[in-house]
Amino acid sequence: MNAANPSVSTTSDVVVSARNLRKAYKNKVALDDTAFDIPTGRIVGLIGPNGAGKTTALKAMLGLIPFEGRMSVLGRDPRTERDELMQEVCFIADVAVLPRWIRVEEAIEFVAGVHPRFDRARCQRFLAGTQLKPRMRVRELSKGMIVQLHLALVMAIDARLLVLDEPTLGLDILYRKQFYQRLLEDYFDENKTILITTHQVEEVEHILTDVMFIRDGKIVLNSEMDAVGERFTEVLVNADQADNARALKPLDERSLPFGKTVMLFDGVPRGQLTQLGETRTPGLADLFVATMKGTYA
Ligand SMILES: Nc1ncnc2c1ncn2[C@@H]1O[C@H](COP(=O)(O)OP(=O)(O)OP(=O)(O)O)[C@@H](O)[C@H]1O
Repeated sequence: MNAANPSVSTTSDVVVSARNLRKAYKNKVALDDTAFDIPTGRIVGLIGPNGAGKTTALKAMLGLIPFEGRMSVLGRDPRTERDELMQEVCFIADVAVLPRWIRVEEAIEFVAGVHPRFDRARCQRFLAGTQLKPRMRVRELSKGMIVQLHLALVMAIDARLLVLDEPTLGLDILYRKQFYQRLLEDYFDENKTILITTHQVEEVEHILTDVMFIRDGKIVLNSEMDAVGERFTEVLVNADQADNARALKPLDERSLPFGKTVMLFDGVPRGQLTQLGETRTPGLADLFVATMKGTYA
């Protein structure tokens, strides 16, 4: 416990702890009295619709914007201890900025020179799976290749907290899959924590250990992925069971051909649902759509 921040968690097994977090822009409340903890050694997906407050939450953690409330990142307050924090945190913004004139090899030299935890060999391993060559200049690269370079540079930094804001925007599906696989196999270990925001939920769900849904500046679901599977069930309901199923108050339902309906239940024991039809654990995308219903109403 930290005397100045009585209720945020500053123990070493919690990487990020936020309480009463609030950020208001001129006409918009982007974070609305929200709270969450992110433990060490997790891969957390921060998922939300456009404008939900994801980037704002990340910027607050990284000390890039002023905000109200309490926040501890690796035991530090990002507003007053940003420089120290940046020694241990690595951040990939959704807009990768690299000077157009720089060569790939020069970019590597530059990061090696400024970052003590940069591992050149690891960076080169990441680049080996791309078409990037050491002598190429950024202005000769396609958009996706620039992102590949940026990711290789950042993933070669041994940081305790890696923050990825839409890391695979503009990348083709082959590279996206490879990137997430590498992130899991080559980067992640139990001492590191990765926080990812993305709209491509299906691509990350298999690597996440935890998920947070954010809506209108509030965390509306914060759960381990295993617990999601225990709490939520999707049922392919037969037509003759539809009324019985509705009586159990599904979170959402959608029709399929031949009179079948898929219903999503929260907290109803699976044993009770099997008599209504085939049951399965919902994908994160379906759970997200059900939870966010009415967002654009
Ligand atoms: N600099 C700013 N000035 C004014 N309003 C802002 C500013 N930055 C963000 N906002 C507003 O705050 C809200 C949250 O924005 P934020 O960028 O955090 O959303 P997001 O969840 O990252 O969205 P997206 O998925 O579209 O990237 C939005 O309504 C946005 O218009």
